[in-house]
Amino acid sequence: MEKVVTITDVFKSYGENEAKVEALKNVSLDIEQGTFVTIVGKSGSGKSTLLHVMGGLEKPQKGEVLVDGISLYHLKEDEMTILRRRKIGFVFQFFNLIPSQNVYENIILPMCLDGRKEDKEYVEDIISMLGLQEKKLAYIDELSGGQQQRVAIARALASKPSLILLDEPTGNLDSQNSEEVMDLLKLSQRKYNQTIVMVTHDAMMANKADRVITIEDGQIVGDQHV
Ligand SMILES: Nc1ncnc2c1ncn2[C@@H]1O[C@H](COP(=O)(O)OP(=O)(O)OP(=O)(O)O)[C@@H](O)[C@H]1O
Repeated sequence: MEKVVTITDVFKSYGENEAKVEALKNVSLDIEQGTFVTIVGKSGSGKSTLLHVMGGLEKPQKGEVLVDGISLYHLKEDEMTILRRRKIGFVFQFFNLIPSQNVYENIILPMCLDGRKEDKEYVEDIISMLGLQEKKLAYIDELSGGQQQRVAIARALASKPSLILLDEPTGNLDSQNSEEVMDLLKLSQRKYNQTIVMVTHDAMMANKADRVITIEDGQIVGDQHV
């Protein structure tokens, strides 16, 4: 199967001298297309750092990160921006939605920034899959937390990225909403053969994935195919 992510011997630290923290210690990892991977581990173990490194957001001091065969940190800044927009969808805990735009406009924003026209049929399909039809023209502050989360997911899916990265996407949702979000992600994964990597501290969520990677103190200590 084709590999969407290949991480080889990645080392990432923050700070210097006494304040130095080694967040990732020579981590290597391959992720195959169409897999739903969760990353679990204690607070401070390096989960978010791994996700950020994978998404081209934090350059490691050592090692290589390939997304769809492209070496991320050898790209120029503008090439990286384009690659991120086209190949990677991000969903973070704070959804970064634009309050002055409606739901539909928020969903197609990354494509607009990229000067691309959205695939209307695909976007409509995602909107209906996420149960947002009634809210298409609503503004963000008229939505509940769960609905805002769905808009953030729709936005990440809309440009058909090869890779979707989610950092604690259900962190501020109740358990019913969290389960719904997980089910929707799985539906999308299957329907569009997307690769999903999600950081979570919730073991129940984690075990709904195809593969669970456990990080401890900057190293992968568990890699379980469910
Ligand atoms: N920008 C930064 N500057 C300095 N240290 C950082 C920075 N980002 C992360 N760290 C440190 O690197 C280590 C790994 O952090 P990371 O956020 O990857 O952990 P995590 O497993 O995602 O934690 P959590 O579950 O609490 O979000 C931690 O010790 C953290 O304090």
